[in-house]
Amino acid sequence: MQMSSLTLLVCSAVLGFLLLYSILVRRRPEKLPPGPRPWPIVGNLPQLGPKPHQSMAALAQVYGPLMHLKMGFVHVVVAASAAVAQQFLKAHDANFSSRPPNAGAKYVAYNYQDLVFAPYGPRWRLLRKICALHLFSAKALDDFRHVRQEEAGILCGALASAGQMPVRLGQMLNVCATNAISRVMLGRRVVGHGGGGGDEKAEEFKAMVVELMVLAGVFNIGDFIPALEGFDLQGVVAKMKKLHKRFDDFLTAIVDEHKIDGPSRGHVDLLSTLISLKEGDDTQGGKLTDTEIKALLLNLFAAGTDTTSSTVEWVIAELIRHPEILRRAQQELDSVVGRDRFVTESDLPELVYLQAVIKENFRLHPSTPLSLPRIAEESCEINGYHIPKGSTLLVNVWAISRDPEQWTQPLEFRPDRFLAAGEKPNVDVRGNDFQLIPFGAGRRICAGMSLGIRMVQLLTATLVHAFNFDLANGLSPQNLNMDEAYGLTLQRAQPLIVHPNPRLAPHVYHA
Ligand code: HEM
Repeated sequence: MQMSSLTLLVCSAVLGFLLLYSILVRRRPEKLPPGPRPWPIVGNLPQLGPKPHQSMAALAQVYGPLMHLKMGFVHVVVAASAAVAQQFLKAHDANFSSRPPNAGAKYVAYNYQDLVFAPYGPRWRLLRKICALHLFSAKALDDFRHVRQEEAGILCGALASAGQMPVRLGQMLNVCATNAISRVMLGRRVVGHGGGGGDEKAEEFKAMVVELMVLAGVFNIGDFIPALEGFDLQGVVAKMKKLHKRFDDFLTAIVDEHKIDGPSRGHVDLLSTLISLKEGDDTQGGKLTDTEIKALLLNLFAAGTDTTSSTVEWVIAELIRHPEILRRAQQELDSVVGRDRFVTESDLPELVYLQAVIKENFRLHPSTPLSLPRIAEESCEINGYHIPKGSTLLVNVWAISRDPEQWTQPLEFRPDRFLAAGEKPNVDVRGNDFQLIPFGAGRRICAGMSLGIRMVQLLTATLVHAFNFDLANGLSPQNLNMDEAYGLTLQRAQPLIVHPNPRLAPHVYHA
Protein backbone atom coordinates (compact mmCIF):
# COMPACT_ATOMS: atom_id res chain seq x y z
CA MET A 1 0.00 0.00 0.00
CA GLN A 2 2.86 2.29 1.01
CA MET A 3 4.73 1.43 -2.23
CA SER A 4 1.77 2.18 -4.43
CA SER A 5 1.21 5.62 -2.77
CA LEU A 6 4.85 6.44 -3.38
CA THR A 7 4.55 5.29 -7.01
CA LEU A 8 1.41 7.39 -7.36
CA LEU A 9 3.19 10.39 -5.89
CA VAL A 10 6.20 9.98 -8.19
CA CYS A 11 3.98 9.47 -11.23
CA SER A 12 1.89 12.55 -10.38
CA ALA A 13 5.05 14.62 -9.89
CA VAL A 14 6.47 13.46 -13.24
CA LEU A 15 3.16 14.08 -15.03
CA GLY A 16 2.80 17.48 -13.38
CA PHE A 17 6.32 18.41 -14.43
CA LEU A 18 5.72 17.24 -18.01
CA LEU A 19 2.45 19.17 -18.19
CA LEU A 20 4.05 22.36 -16.85
CA TYR A 21 7.04 21.93 -19.16
CA SER A 22 4.87 21.43 -22.21
CA ILE A 23 2.74 24.47 -21.32
CA LEU A 24 5.83 26.62 -20.77
CA VAL A 25 7.52 25.43 -23.94
CA ARG A 26 4.39 25.83 -26.03
CA ARG A 27 3.63 29.27 -24.63
CA ARG A 28 7.13 30.62 -25.27
CA PRO A 29 6.66 32.52 -28.52
CA GLU A 30 8.99 31.47 -31.30
CA LYS A 31 11.45 34.19 -32.11
CA LEU A 32 10.27 36.16 -35.15
CA PRO A 33 12.74 38.45 -36.94
CA PRO A 34 12.83 41.96 -35.46
CA GLY A 35 10.48 44.60 -36.82
CA PRO A 36 8.35 47.59 -35.92
CA ARG A 37 5.42 46.97 -33.56
CA PRO A 38 2.24 46.36 -35.58
CA TRP A 39 -1.03 48.27 -35.02
CA PRO A 40 -4.17 46.27 -34.23
CA ILE A 41 -5.90 44.85 -37.36
CA VAL A 42 -3.99 46.88 -39.98
CA GLY A 43 -0.56 45.85 -38.65
CA ASN A 44 2.33 47.82 -40.19
CA LEU A 45 0.44 48.85 -43.31
CA PRO A 46 0.23 52.54 -42.33
CA GLN A 47 4.05 52.65 -42.09
CA LEU A 48 4.60 51.66 -45.71
CA GLY A 49 3.51 54.91 -47.34
CA PRO A 50 3.42 55.61 -51.10
CA LYS A 51 6.85 54.06 -51.86
CA PRO A 52 7.02 50.81 -49.88
CA HIS A 53 10.48 49.82 -51.20
CA GLN A 54 11.92 53.04 -49.76
CA SER A 55 10.04 52.84 -46.44
CA MET A 56 11.10 49.22 -46.03
CA ALA A 57 14.72 50.13 -46.79
CA ALA A 58 14.56 52.81 -44.08
CA LEU A 59 13.00 50.35 -41.60
CA ALA A 60 15.74 47.81 -42.39
CA GLN A 61 18.29 50.41 -41.26
CA VAL A 62 16.68 50.20 -37.82
CA TYR A 63 15.65 46.52 -37.59
CA GLY A 64 18.25 44.84 -39.79
CA PRO A 65 18.32 43.03 -43.14
CA LEU A 66 15.88 40.32 -42.04
CA MET A 67 12.75 42.05 -40.81
CA HIS A 68 9.27 40.97 -39.79
CA LEU A 69 6.15 43.03 -40.56
CA LYS A 70 2.47 42.37 -40.13
CA MET A 71 0.27 43.44 -43.04
CA GLY A 72 -3.28 43.06 -41.83
CA PHE A 73 -3.29 39.45 -40.61
CA VAL A 74 -0.47 38.31 -42.86
CA HIS A 75 3.10 37.73 -41.61
CA VAL A 76 5.55 39.39 -44.01
CA VAL A 77 9.33 38.90 -43.95
CA VAL A 78 11.55 41.31 -45.84
CA ALA A 79 15.06 40.46 -47.08
CA ALA A 80 17.23 43.56 -47.48
CA SER A 81 20.79 42.26 -47.87
CA ALA A 82 22.51 39.96 -50.36
CA ALA A 83 23.29 37.41 -47.63
CA VAL A 84 19.69 37.22 -46.39
CA ALA A 85 18.29 37.10 -49.95
CA GLN A 86 20.64 34.18 -50.65
CA GLN A 87 19.28 32.33 -47.61
CA PHE A 88 15.72 32.58 -48.93
CA LEU A 89 16.32 32.26 -52.68
CA LYS A 90 19.10 29.65 -52.64
CA ALA A 91 19.31 27.70 -49.38
CA HIS A 92 15.50 27.70 -48.80
CA ASP A 93 14.33 28.34 -52.37
CA ALA A 94 12.16 25.20 -52.65
CA ASN A 95 10.14 26.31 -49.61
CA PHE A 96 9.52 29.75 -51.14
CA SER A 97 8.62 28.77 -54.70
CA SER A 98 4.92 29.68 -54.78
CA ARG A 99 3.31 33.10 -54.68
CA PRO A 100 0.84 34.27 -52.00
CA PRO A 101 -2.88 34.34 -52.87
CA ASN A 102 -4.15 37.69 -54.21
CA ALA A 103 -7.15 39.17 -56.00
CA GLY A 104 -5.20 39.96 -59.20
CA ALA A 105 -4.28 36.29 -59.70
CA LYS A 106 -7.86 35.23 -59.02
CA TYR A 107 -9.81 37.78 -61.01
CA VAL A 108 -7.43 38.88 -63.78
CA ALA A 109 -4.97 36.00 -64.30
CA TYR A 110 -7.64 33.36 -64.92
CA ASN A 111 -7.75 32.11 -61.32
CA TYR A 112 -4.03 31.22 -61.10
CA GLN A 113 -4.03 29.36 -64.45
CA ASP A 114 -1.21 31.58 -65.70
CA LEU A 115 2.57 31.21 -65.25
CA VAL A 116 3.33 34.12 -62.90
CA PHE A 117 0.92 32.97 -60.18
CA ALA A 118 0.70 29.21 -60.83
CA PRO A 119 1.45 27.28 -57.63
CA TYR A 120 4.85 25.60 -57.74
CA GLY A 121 4.19 22.13 -59.17
CA PRO A 122 3.67 20.18 -62.41
CA ARG A 123 1.51 22.78 -64.21
CA TRP A 124 3.97 25.61 -63.42
CA ARG A 125 6.82 23.36 -64.64
CA LEU A 126 4.96 22.65 -67.90
CA LEU A 127 4.32 26.36 -68.55
CA ARG A 128 7.97 27.26 -67.85
CA LYS A 129 9.17 24.44 -70.10
CA ILE A 130 6.96 25.59 -72.98
CA CYS A 131 8.21 29.18 -72.63
CA ALA A 132 11.83 28.05 -72.35
CA LEU A 133 11.51 25.92 -75.51
CA HIS A 134 9.38 28.06 -77.78
CA LEU A 135 9.95 31.63 -76.69
CA PHE A 136 13.14 32.16 -74.72
CA SER A 137 15.61 29.54 -75.99
CA ALA A 138 18.66 30.99 -77.77
CA LYS A 139 17.24 29.65 -81.06
CA ALA A 140 13.78 31.13 -80.51
CA LEU A 141 15.35 34.48 -79.59
CA ASP A 142 17.61 34.43 -82.65
CA ASP A 143 14.72 33.48 -84.97
CA PHE A 144 12.89 36.67 -84.01
CA ARG A 145 15.81 39.11 -83.71
CA HIS A 146 14.83 40.77 -87.00
CA VAL A 147 11.45 41.66 -85.45
CA ARG A 148 13.05 43.46 -82.49
CA GLN A 149 15.51 45.26 -84.79
CA GLU A 150 12.69 46.35 -87.11
CA GLU A 151 10.65 47.68 -84.20
CA ALA A 152 13.70 49.57 -82.86
CA GLY A 153 14.10 51.05 -86.38
CA ILE A 154 10.42 52.09 -86.48
CA LEU A 155 10.86 53.78 -83.09
CA CYS A 156 13.89 55.69 -84.39
CA GLY A 157 11.96 56.75 -87.52
CA ALA A 158 9.16 58.12 -85.32
CA LEU A 159 11.66 59.93 -83.07
CA ALA A 160 13.55 61.40 -86.03
CA SER A 161 10.37 62.81 -87.50
CA ALA A 162 9.30 64.48 -84.24
CA GLY A 163 10.99 67.70 -85.48
CA GLN A 164 10.54 70.47 -82.91
CA MET A 165 7.83 68.54 -81.03
CA PRO A 166 8.96 67.20 -77.62
CA VAL A 167 8.36 63.45 -77.16
CA ARG A 168 7.48 61.32 -74.16
CA LEU A 169 10.24 58.78 -74.51
CA GLY A 170 8.86 56.17 -72.06
CA GLN A 171 5.53 56.02 -73.85
CA MET A 172 7.15 55.52 -77.25
CA LEU A 173 9.45 52.85 -75.83
CA ASN A 174 6.42 51.11 -74.41
CA VAL A 175 4.72 51.01 -77.82
CA CYS A 176 7.94 49.61 -79.29
CA ALA A 177 8.34 46.87 -76.62
CA THR A 178 4.64 45.91 -76.87
CA ASN A 179 4.80 45.55 -80.65
CA ALA A 180 8.11 43.62 -80.54
CA ILE A 181 6.46 41.11 -78.19
CA SER A 182 3.09 41.01 -79.96
CA ARG A 183 4.66 40.36 -83.35
CA VAL A 184 6.53 37.37 -81.92
CA MET A 185 3.53 36.06 -80.03
CA LEU A 186 0.58 36.94 -82.26
CA GLY A 187 2.21 37.65 -85.60
CA ARG A 188 1.10 41.29 -85.66
CA ARG A 189 1.53 44.72 -84.09
CA VAL A 190 -1.13 45.69 -81.56
CA VAL A 191 -0.41 49.35 -80.81
CA GLY A 192 0.10 52.46 -82.90
CA HIS A 193 2.80 55.06 -82.28
CA GLY A 194 1.91 57.82 -79.80
CA GLY A 195 0.31 60.84 -81.40
CA GLY A 196 -1.86 58.99 -83.90
CA GLY A 197 -2.00 56.44 -86.64
CA GLY A 198 -3.06 53.55 -84.38
CA ASP A 199 -6.31 51.79 -85.22
CA GLU A 200 -9.18 51.52 -82.73
CA LYS A 201 -8.31 47.99 -81.63
CA ALA A 202 -4.72 49.04 -81.00
CA GLU A 203 -5.73 51.98 -78.81
CA GLU A 204 -8.11 49.71 -76.88
CA PHE A 205 -5.31 47.23 -76.23
CA LYS A 206 -2.94 49.91 -75.02
CA ALA A 207 -5.56 51.29 -72.60
CA MET A 208 -6.09 47.78 -71.19
CA VAL A 209 -2.37 47.20 -70.51
CA VAL A 210 -2.07 50.57 -68.80
CA GLU A 211 -5.10 49.83 -66.59
CA LEU A 212 -3.71 46.38 -65.75
CA MET A 213 -0.45 47.87 -64.47
CA VAL A 214 -2.30 50.48 -62.45
CA LEU A 215 -4.57 47.88 -60.83
CA ALA A 216 -1.71 45.46 -60.19
CA GLY A 217 0.13 48.23 -58.35
CA VAL A 218 -2.82 49.06 -56.08
CA PHE A 219 -2.56 47.60 -52.58
CA ASN A 220 -5.80 45.61 -52.07
CA ILE A 221 -6.85 45.50 -48.41
CA GLY A 222 -8.86 42.30 -48.94
CA ASP A 223 -5.60 40.39 -49.70
CA PHE A 224 -4.39 41.09 -46.17
CA ILE A 225 -7.58 41.23 -44.08
CA PRO A 226 -9.69 38.26 -45.22
CA ALA A 227 -12.79 39.45 -43.34
CA LEU A 228 -12.87 42.52 -45.61
CA GLU A 229 -12.35 40.61 -48.87
CA GLY A 230 -16.05 40.49 -49.74
CA PHE A 231 -16.54 44.23 -49.19
CA ASP A 232 -14.09 45.34 -51.89
CA LEU A 233 -13.64 48.64 -50.05
CA GLN A 234 -11.46 50.22 -52.76
CA GLY A 235 -13.54 48.88 -55.66
CA VAL A 236 -10.38 47.14 -56.96
CA VAL A 237 -11.99 43.73 -57.46
CA ALA A 238 -14.90 45.20 -59.43
CA LYS A 239 -12.43 46.96 -61.75
CA MET A 240 -10.37 43.77 -62.07
CA LYS A 241 -13.42 41.76 -63.13
CA LYS A 242 -14.34 44.34 -65.77
CA LEU A 243 -10.79 44.50 -67.09
CA HIS A 244 -10.56 40.72 -67.19
CA LYS A 245 -13.67 40.59 -69.36
CA ARG A 246 -12.17 43.09 -71.83
CA PHE A 247 -8.86 41.21 -71.99
CA ASP A 248 -10.64 37.90 -72.35
CA ASP A 249 -12.78 39.14 -75.26
CA PHE A 250 -9.64 40.46 -76.98
CA LEU A 251 -7.61 37.29 -76.40
CA THR A 252 -10.48 34.90 -77.23
CA ALA A 253 -10.96 36.64 -80.60
CA ILE A 254 -7.22 36.34 -81.36
CA VAL A 255 -7.07 32.65 -80.32
CA ASP A 256 -10.17 31.85 -82.44
CA GLU A 257 -8.73 33.74 -85.41
CA HIS A 258 -5.47 31.78 -85.12
CA LYS A 259 -7.31 28.47 -84.90
CA ILE A 260 -9.01 29.21 -88.21
CA ASP A 261 -6.12 30.60 -90.24
CA GLY A 262 -3.11 29.48 -88.17
CA PRO A 263 -2.41 26.17 -89.93
CA SER A 264 -2.36 27.84 -93.36
CA ARG A 265 0.24 30.35 -92.08
CA GLY A 266 2.61 27.57 -90.95
CA HIS A 267 3.16 28.49 -87.26
CA VAL A 268 4.95 31.77 -87.76
CA ASP A 269 4.14 32.99 -84.27
CA LEU A 270 4.15 31.63 -80.73
CA LEU A 271 0.36 31.49 -80.44
CA SER A 272 0.07 29.17 -83.46
CA THR A 273 2.74 26.97 -81.88
CA LEU A 274 0.91 26.89 -78.54
CA ILE A 275 -2.37 25.97 -80.22
CA SER A 276 -0.70 23.14 -82.14
CA LEU A 277 0.91 21.47 -79.10
CA LYS A 278 -0.17 17.87 -78.69
CA GLU A 279 -1.08 15.85 -75.58
CA GLY A 280 1.86 13.79 -74.26
CA ASP A 281 4.40 15.21 -76.72
CA ASP A 282 7.14 15.81 -74.17
CA THR A 283 9.67 17.11 -76.70
CA GLN A 284 7.39 20.11 -77.28
CA GLY A 285 6.30 20.59 -73.66
CA GLY A 286 2.72 19.28 -73.64
CA LYS A 287 -0.82 20.42 -74.49
CA LEU A 288 -2.33 23.62 -73.05
CA THR A 289 -6.01 24.50 -72.63
CA ASP A 290 -7.37 27.66 -74.29
CA THR A 291 -7.57 29.31 -70.86
CA GLU A 292 -3.93 28.50 -70.08
CA ILE A 293 -2.91 29.92 -73.47
CA LYS A 294 -4.81 33.17 -72.88
CA ALA A 295 -3.44 33.45 -69.31
CA LEU A 296 0.11 32.98 -70.62
CA LEU A 297 -0.34 35.64 -73.32
CA LEU A 298 -1.66 38.02 -70.69
CA ASN A 299 1.42 37.36 -68.51
CA LEU A 300 3.86 37.95 -71.31
CA PHE A 301 2.32 41.30 -72.26
CA ALA A 302 2.07 42.44 -68.65
CA ALA A 303 5.50 41.21 -67.48
CA GLY A 304 7.48 41.99 -70.62
CA THR A 305 6.50 45.47 -71.80
CA ASP A 306 6.50 47.99 -68.95
CA THR A 307 9.57 46.44 -67.28
CA THR A 308 11.61 46.87 -70.47
CA SER A 309 10.40 50.34 -71.43
CA SER A 310 10.73 51.90 -67.98
CA THR A 311 14.26 50.45 -67.63
CA VAL A 312 15.38 52.06 -70.90
CA GLU A 313 13.72 55.36 -69.96
CA TRP A 314 15.78 55.41 -66.71
CA VAL A 315 19.04 54.68 -68.58
CA ILE A 316 18.51 57.52 -71.01
CA ALA A 317 17.70 59.89 -68.13
CA GLU A 318 20.93 58.84 -66.35
CA LEU A 319 22.96 59.37 -69.54
CA ILE A 320 21.47 62.83 -70.07
CA ARG A 321 22.60 63.67 -66.53
CA HIS A 322 26.08 62.21 -67.16
CA PRO A 323 27.24 63.58 -70.56
CA GLU A 324 30.78 62.21 -70.17
CA ILE A 325 29.40 58.64 -69.78
CA LEU A 326 27.07 59.20 -72.75
CA ARG A 327 30.01 60.38 -74.89
CA ARG A 328 32.05 57.29 -73.99
CA ALA A 329 29.15 54.98 -74.86
CA GLN A 330 28.66 56.79 -78.20
CA GLN A 331 32.38 56.53 -79.02
CA GLU A 332 32.22 52.78 -78.45
CA LEU A 333 29.11 52.52 -80.65
CA ASP A 334 30.66 54.61 -83.43
CA SER A 335 33.76 52.43 -83.48
CA VAL A 336 31.84 49.10 -83.44
CA VAL A 337 28.85 50.06 -85.65
CA GLY A 338 29.89 53.20 -87.55
CA ARG A 339 27.34 55.89 -88.47
CA ASP A 340 25.80 54.34 -91.52
CA ARG A 341 23.39 51.82 -90.01
CA PHE A 342 21.46 51.05 -86.83
CA VAL A 343 22.81 48.69 -84.14
CA THR A 344 21.92 44.99 -84.54
CA GLU A 345 21.77 42.29 -81.88
CA SER A 346 25.00 40.77 -83.17
CA ASP A 347 26.82 44.00 -82.22
CA LEU A 348 25.78 43.70 -78.58
CA PRO A 349 28.53 41.34 -77.29
CA GLU A 350 31.15 43.85 -78.49
CA LEU A 351 29.60 46.78 -76.61
CA VAL A 352 31.39 46.18 -73.31
CA TYR A 353 31.03 49.70 -71.94
CA LEU A 354 27.35 49.90 -72.88
CA GLN A 355 26.73 46.65 -71.00
CA ALA A 356 28.36 48.16 -67.91
CA VAL A 357 26.08 51.20 -68.26
CA ILE A 358 23.04 48.91 -68.37
CA LYS A 359 24.16 46.89 -65.33
CA GLU A 360 24.65 50.11 -63.39
CA ASN A 361 21.13 51.16 -64.37
CA PHE A 362 19.66 47.81 -63.25
CA ARG A 363 21.47 48.38 -59.94
CA LEU A 364 20.01 51.83 -59.30
CA HIS A 365 16.64 51.42 -61.02
CA PRO A 366 15.49 47.77 -60.83
CA SER A 367 12.11 47.71 -62.54
CA THR A 368 10.40 45.54 -59.89
CA PRO A 369 11.95 46.95 -56.69
CA LEU A 370 10.31 44.42 -54.35
CA SER A 371 10.55 41.62 -56.93
CA LEU A 372 7.37 39.50 -56.95
CA PRO A 373 6.22 38.07 -53.61
CA ARG A 374 6.75 34.44 -52.58
CA ILE A 375 5.04 32.43 -49.82
CA ALA A 376 6.53 30.08 -47.17
CA GLU A 377 5.12 26.61 -47.90
CA GLU A 378 6.23 25.41 -44.43
CA SER A 379 7.59 27.09 -41.29
CA CYS A 380 11.37 27.31 -41.31
CA GLU A 381 14.28 28.91 -39.50
CA ILE A 382 16.50 31.51 -41.12
CA ASN A 383 19.46 33.15 -39.35
CA GLY A 384 18.08 31.82 -36.05
CA TYR A 385 14.62 33.36 -36.56
CA HIS A 386 11.32 31.56 -36.97
CA ILE A 387 9.56 32.16 -40.31
CA PRO A 388 5.95 31.02 -39.91
CA LYS A 389 4.24 28.86 -42.54
CA GLY A 390 2.23 31.06 -44.94
CA SER A 391 4.47 34.14 -44.48
CA THR A 392 4.83 36.39 -47.51
CA LEU A 393 8.45 36.94 -48.55
CA LEU A 394 9.42 40.30 -50.07
CA VAL A 395 12.96 40.70 -51.39
CA ASN A 396 13.91 44.37 -51.48
CA VAL A 397 16.16 44.19 -54.54
CA TRP A 398 16.21 48.01 -54.66
CA ALA A 399 17.72 48.24 -51.14
CA ILE A 400 20.13 45.34 -51.74
CA SER A 401 21.73 46.96 -54.77
CA ARG A 402 22.22 50.23 -52.86
CA ASP A 403 23.70 48.57 -49.76
CA PRO A 404 26.79 50.63 -48.72
CA GLU A 405 28.37 47.45 -47.31
CA GLN A 406 28.50 46.03 -50.83
CA TRP A 407 28.86 49.07 -53.08
CA THR A 408 31.22 52.03 -52.84
CA GLN A 409 29.39 55.33 -53.36
CA PRO A 410 26.17 53.37 -53.92
CA LEU A 411 24.08 56.36 -54.99
CA GLU A 412 26.52 57.43 -57.75
CA PHE A 413 25.94 56.31 -61.36
CA ARG A 414 29.38 54.74 -62.06
CA PRO A 415 29.37 52.06 -64.81
CA ASP A 416 33.16 51.72 -64.42
CA ARG A 417 32.63 49.60 -61.32
CA PHE A 418 31.62 46.71 -63.66
CA LEU A 419 34.64 46.99 -66.00
CA ALA A 420 37.74 44.76 -65.74
CA ALA A 421 39.61 47.27 -63.55
CA GLY A 422 36.55 48.13 -61.42
CA GLU A 423 35.46 46.83 -58.02
CA LYS A 424 32.80 44.40 -59.42
CA PRO A 425 34.16 43.15 -62.75
CA ASN A 426 32.39 39.80 -62.70
CA VAL A 427 29.07 40.69 -61.11
CA ASP A 428 26.15 39.91 -63.37
CA VAL A 429 22.36 40.42 -63.22
CA ARG A 430 21.30 36.83 -63.99
CA GLY A 431 20.53 35.66 -60.47
CA ASN A 432 23.91 34.30 -59.35
CA ASP A 433 25.22 37.41 -57.59
CA PHE A 434 22.74 38.18 -54.85
CA GLN A 435 23.96 41.75 -54.51
CA LEU A 436 22.39 42.52 -57.93
CA ILE A 437 19.17 40.60 -58.66
CA PRO A 438 16.81 42.79 -60.75
CA PHE A 439 15.33 39.60 -62.28
CA GLY A 440 15.00 37.80 -58.93
CA ALA A 441 16.74 34.46 -58.37
CA GLY A 442 16.08 30.77 -57.76
CA ARG A 443 13.40 28.59 -59.30
CA ARG A 444 10.99 31.46 -59.94
CA ILE A 445 13.54 33.83 -61.45
CA CYS A 446 12.11 35.93 -64.30
CA ALA A 447 11.12 33.55 -67.11
CA GLY A 448 11.78 36.21 -69.76
CA MET A 449 15.18 37.33 -68.47
CA SER A 450 17.15 36.60 -71.67
CA LEU A 451 14.57 38.42 -73.79
CA GLY A 452 14.41 41.30 -71.28
CA ILE A 453 18.20 41.71 -71.32
CA ARG A 454 18.34 41.59 -75.12
CA MET A 455 15.55 44.13 -75.53
CA VAL A 456 16.98 46.54 -72.95
CA GLN A 457 20.46 46.28 -74.52
CA LEU A 458 19.21 46.66 -78.11
CA LEU A 459 16.89 49.59 -77.38
CA THR A 460 19.42 51.44 -75.22
CA ALA A 461 22.23 50.91 -77.74
CA THR A 462 20.02 51.98 -80.65
CA LEU A 463 18.82 55.18 -78.94
CA VAL A 464 22.26 56.17 -77.64
CA HIS A 465 23.80 55.55 -81.06
CA ALA A 466 21.09 57.22 -83.13
CA PHE A 467 20.33 60.36 -81.07
CA ASN A 468 21.50 63.08 -78.78
CA PHE A 469 18.72 64.16 -76.46
CA ASP A 470 17.92 67.66 -75.19
CA LEU A 471 15.47 68.05 -72.35
CA ALA A 472 12.18 69.77 -73.17
CA ASN A 473 11.62 73.41 -72.16
CA GLY A 474 15.37 74.10 -71.95
CA LEU A 475 15.63 72.16 -68.66
CA SER A 476 19.28 71.63 -67.70
CA PRO A 477 20.41 68.03 -67.03
CA GLN A 478 21.33 68.91 -63.41
CA ASN A 479 17.70 69.88 -62.79
CA LEU A 480 16.19 66.72 -64.23
CA ASN A 481 13.86 65.24 -61.61
CA MET A 482 14.93 61.65 -60.80
CA ASP A 483 12.19 60.90 -58.24
CA GLU A 484 10.51 57.51 -58.30
CA ALA A 485 6.81 56.70 -58.29
CA TYR A 486 5.82 53.28 -56.99
CA GLY A 487 3.57 51.02 -59.03
CA LEU A 488 4.02 47.39 -59.92
CA THR A 489 7.01 48.64 -61.90
CA LEU A 490 9.36 51.40 -60.84
CA GLN A 491 8.23 54.38 -62.90
CA ARG A 492 9.70 57.85 -63.03
CA ALA A 493 7.61 60.31 -61.02
CA GLN A 494 7.91 62.69 -63.98
CA PRO A 495 8.06 61.18 -67.45
CA LEU A 496 11.18 61.90 -69.48
CA ILE A 497 10.29 64.47 -72.16
CA VAL A 498 13.00 65.10 -74.76
CA HIS A 499 13.90 66.54 -78.15
CA PRO A 500 15.72 63.79 -80.09
CA ASN A 501 18.50 65.04 -82.43
CA PRO A 502 19.57 62.44 -85.01
CA ARG A 503 23.35 61.76 -85.18
CA LEU A 504 23.56 59.11 -87.95
CA ALA A 505 23.48 59.48 -91.73
CA PRO A 506 19.94 60.71 -92.67
CA HIS A 507 19.10 57.73 -94.93
CA VAL A 508 19.43 55.36 -91.94
CA TYR A 509 16.21 56.69 -90.34
CA HIS A 510 14.03 56.26 -93.41
CA ALA A 511 15.08 52.84 -94.65
C1 HEM B 1 13.80 44.58 -67.70
C2 HEM B 1 13.13 43.50 -67.88
C3 HEM B 1 12.55 42.61 -66.79
C4 HEM B 1 12.76 42.61 -65.43
C5 HEM B 1 13.65 43.53 -64.62
C6 HEM B 1 11.96 41.52 -64.87
C7 HEM B 1 11.91 41.19 -63.53
C8 HEM B 1 11.20 40.10 -63.02
C9 HEM B 1 11.19 39.71 -61.62
C10 HEM B 1 11.96 40.42 -60.50
C11 HEM B 1 10.40 38.62 -61.51
C12 HEM B 1 10.10 37.83 -60.21
C13 HEM B 1 11.21 36.82 -59.99
C14 HEM B 1 11.15 36.11 -58.65
O1 HEM B 1 10.07 35.81 -58.11
O2 HEM B 1 12.27 35.83 -58.12
C15 HEM B 1 9.90 38.30 -62.83
C16 HEM B 1 9.07 37.23 -63.12
C17 HEM B 1 8.59 36.97 -64.38
N1 HEM B 1 8.90 37.64 -65.55
FE1 HEM B 1 10.16 39.21 -65.74
N2 HEM B 1 11.30 40.89 -65.91
C18 HEM B 1 11.64 41.52 -67.09
C19 HEM B 1 11.23 41.19 -68.37
C20 HEM B 1 10.40 40.13 -68.66
C21 HEM B 1 10.01 39.75 -70.00
C22 HEM B 1 10.50 40.43 -71.29
C23 HEM B 1 9.13 38.72 -69.88
C24 HEM B 1 8.41 37.93 -70.94
C25 HEM B 1 8.00 38.41 -72.09
C26 HEM B 1 9.00 38.42 -68.45
C27 HEM B 1 8.24 37.41 -67.92
C28 HEM B 1 8.21 37.04 -66.59
C29 HEM B 1 7.43 35.93 -66.07
C30 HEM B 1 6.53 35.00 -66.90
C31 HEM B 1 7.68 35.87 -64.69
C32 HEM B 1 7.10 34.87 -63.68
C33 HEM B 1 8.03 33.67 -63.56
C34 HEM B 1 7.50 32.60 -62.59
O3 HEM B 1 6.70 32.93 -61.70
O4 HEM B 1 7.91 31.44 -62.72
N3 HEM B 1 9.78 39.31 -67.76
N4 HEM B 1 10.41 39.21 -63.74
